[in-house]
Amino acid sequence: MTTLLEARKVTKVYGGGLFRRDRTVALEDFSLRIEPEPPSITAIVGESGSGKTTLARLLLGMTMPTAGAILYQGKDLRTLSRREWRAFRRDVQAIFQDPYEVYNPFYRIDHVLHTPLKKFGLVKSEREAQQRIVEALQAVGLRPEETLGRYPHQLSGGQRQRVMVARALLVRPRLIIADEPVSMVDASLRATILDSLRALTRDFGVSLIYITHDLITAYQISDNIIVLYRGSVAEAGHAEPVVQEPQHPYTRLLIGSIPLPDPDRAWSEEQEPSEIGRLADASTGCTFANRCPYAMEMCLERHPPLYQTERYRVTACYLYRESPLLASEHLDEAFVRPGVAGPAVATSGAADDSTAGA
Ligand SMILES: Nc1ncnc2c1ncn2[C@@H]1O[C@H](COP(=O)(O)OP(=O)(O)OP(=O)(O)O)[C@@H](O)[C@H]1O
Repeated sequence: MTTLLEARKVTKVYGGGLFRRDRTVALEDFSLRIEPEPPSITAIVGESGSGKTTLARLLLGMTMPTAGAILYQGKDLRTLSRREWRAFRRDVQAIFQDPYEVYNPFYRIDHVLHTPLKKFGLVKSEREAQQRIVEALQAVGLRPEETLGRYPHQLSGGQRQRVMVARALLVRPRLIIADEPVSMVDASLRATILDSLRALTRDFGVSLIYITHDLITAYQISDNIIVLYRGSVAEAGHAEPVVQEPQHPYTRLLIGSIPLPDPDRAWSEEQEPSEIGRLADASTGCTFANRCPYAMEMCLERHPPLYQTERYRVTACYLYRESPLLASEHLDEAFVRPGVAGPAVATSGAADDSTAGA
């Protein structure tokens, strides 16, 4: 079974040459494989500037990596033929944070929805197109009669966002990459949209990469979570333990910033970095050291590798250096595969190398 989409040891650097000081490493040595079966939901979580949008753009072929490669069905995006590129465009759909940019203000909403159906030859008649569009709009909680015939500026930001989700549903892709797809809608609609995305995985076998700064929705919707910090994986694995018992000091901080009425939480606010952490300059050692209350000497020397702390999770932190290493390109070996392994085994304790990749 060929991997549907893969990021293989991808690094993206913006600005300057490799040796310039003004360059930004937006993503470093990142690997991820999305298999065609079983359909899965993977959340990429991180604060502003952690590299989430850069990753989405790379996976969609909108920008090319500085090092490493993005592969669609085993082939580097840079070498796809026209026909393969077309298949890629259909199989991998995007939903963006600010959908206004992707609308042409002179066309009615209908145009946005008809175009992919026509482009990919998905319907045989106008009547079938209309029916598919109505179903897709209803699936995201929009009333077709109040949406069709309107121009983009006549809809709210949240409505435009939902039209984008409906558009992605219409094409029936194999993977949707959704960058903050619910950032502009209120809580009740958020649940509707997340439900429709989840239904897509369940009913149509579409996988989802859900990119967000919001750990709670990531937890609600995903099988596995990747926590990014300044372009590197801080922690990853089965969503439940990552959120319920975070290991990396940065994940703990993210969880702590969620306003939950729990007086027992030890990390309700950002703690001061350790004495050693204060000395860190983030360009050589661990990128989180200058904010980390547990930073040690070794954290200033080299960015930590991934330690497989449990069967279904990895943490890039020297606090867990007793655990076995997992090479970054095998990150997904620490992922729960829906329908293959359940939560009961996911929190079972120390890593067992013999089962990795099962
Ligand atoms: N085109 C660009 N040119 C230069 N630097 C860039 C460019 N795009 C992103 N960056 C930088 O790369 C880093 C990662 O940015 P990115 O937009 O991927 O983060 P993000 O996690 O999506 O943030 P947000 O949640 O605010 O959208 C940031 O430091 C950003 O300033």
